[in-house]
Amino acid sequence: MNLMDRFKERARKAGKTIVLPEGTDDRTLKAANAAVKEGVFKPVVLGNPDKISKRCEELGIEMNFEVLDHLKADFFDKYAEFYYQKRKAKGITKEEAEEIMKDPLFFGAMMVEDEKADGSVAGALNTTAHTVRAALHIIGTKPGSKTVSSFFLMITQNPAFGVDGAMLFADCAIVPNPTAIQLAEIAIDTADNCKKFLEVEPKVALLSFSTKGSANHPDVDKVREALEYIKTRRPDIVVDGELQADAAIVDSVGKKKAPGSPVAGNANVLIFPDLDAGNIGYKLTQRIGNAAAIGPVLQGLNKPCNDLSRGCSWQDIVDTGVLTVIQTL
Ligand SMILES: CC(C)(COP(=O)(O)OP(=O)(O)OC[C@H]1O[C@@H](n2cnc3c(N)ncnc32)[C@H](O)[C@@H]1OP(=O)(O)O)[C@@H](O)C(=O)NCCC(=O)NCCS
Ligand SMILES: CC(=O)OP(=O)(O)O
Repeated sequence: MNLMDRFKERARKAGKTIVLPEGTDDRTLKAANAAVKEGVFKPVVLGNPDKISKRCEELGIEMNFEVLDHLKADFFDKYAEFYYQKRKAKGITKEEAEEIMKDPLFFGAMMVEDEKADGSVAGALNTTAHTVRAALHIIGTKPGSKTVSSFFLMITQNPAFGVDGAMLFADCAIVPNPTAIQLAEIAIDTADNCKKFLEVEPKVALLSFSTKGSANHPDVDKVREALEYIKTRRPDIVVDGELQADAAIVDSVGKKKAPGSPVAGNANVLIFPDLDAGNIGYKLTQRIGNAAAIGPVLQGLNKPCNDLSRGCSWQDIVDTGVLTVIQTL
């Protein structure tokens, strides 16, 4: 059984509800239909039931999932009031709170906050910034965490990498220019998610254009500082840096450039130094390397609200929904 099938098996047993706010998107409707057929989660799609029913007919799929017209929901006013109370100190008025709650992404995040859904998945139509803002404003960070970031589960074609080809890449979607402490927090959360998702000991590489002093630059200093912070805060994590990508994942190069490193050559978690590197790196691995890229799965939030790339397929939406279920376990 491959990794995704194993996740699906776990998700089936969990019986969780996932809200899919983008009911005007065909891929979302196909994903909801498939999630029900596969029994991996119970989707609640936000939108107008008549329009969605008509669109499902046109697409040749059964509307076998729940549709919620959030604009007519009994709890709409309660959610608008919650948002107003939470954001009034930031200058939001009651009228603005009502307008914002009409946005299905904000309403979906509210359903997760209110435990009407176990998690949400959106971003097929909306940008990451918009999707993440809804989660930041409504769900917020988990206790003890200051940084919301994300990871991609990358399932590569080469079983020599990571765990049978599967690795975690972070952060590829959220924090544009992390400080050393933010970089460390991204690495710690991703290491914990490696344990949760891949069920192996994480080996975390802090990536750079330098390996162990081969170059000197303030950007390299930031990575070294992050390493020291992780070692102090979480001495249990197997981590090393700064490492170039080849030294991190190719055994022979790792041995040459970073002899004695506990990570070099066999990293299963790659931490990129900034969002330029992370976003470009995952998309090249996905498109040139033919890897499956599932996510971005958000981490550091108090409850699971996940994003998608606008370039996603309906299968990616199902897979991200499945990962969202795993997050709740
Ligand atoms: C994530 C992002 C939208 C946050 O932007 P922002 O302008 O800070 O958003 P807001 O001002 O609405 O932030 C809401 C709150 O969350 C906080 N916040 C912002 N980013 C945060 C993060 N990564 N972790 C924790 N809190 C964060 C803000 O400080 C703010 O706090 P406040 O309400 O107490 O003032 C922004 O960093 C971004 O656009 N990132 C890049 C996304 C992207 O385009 N990725 C590439 C494609 S995937
Ligand atoms: C994660 C990501 O890059 O999202 P998008 O492709 O929608 O910008």
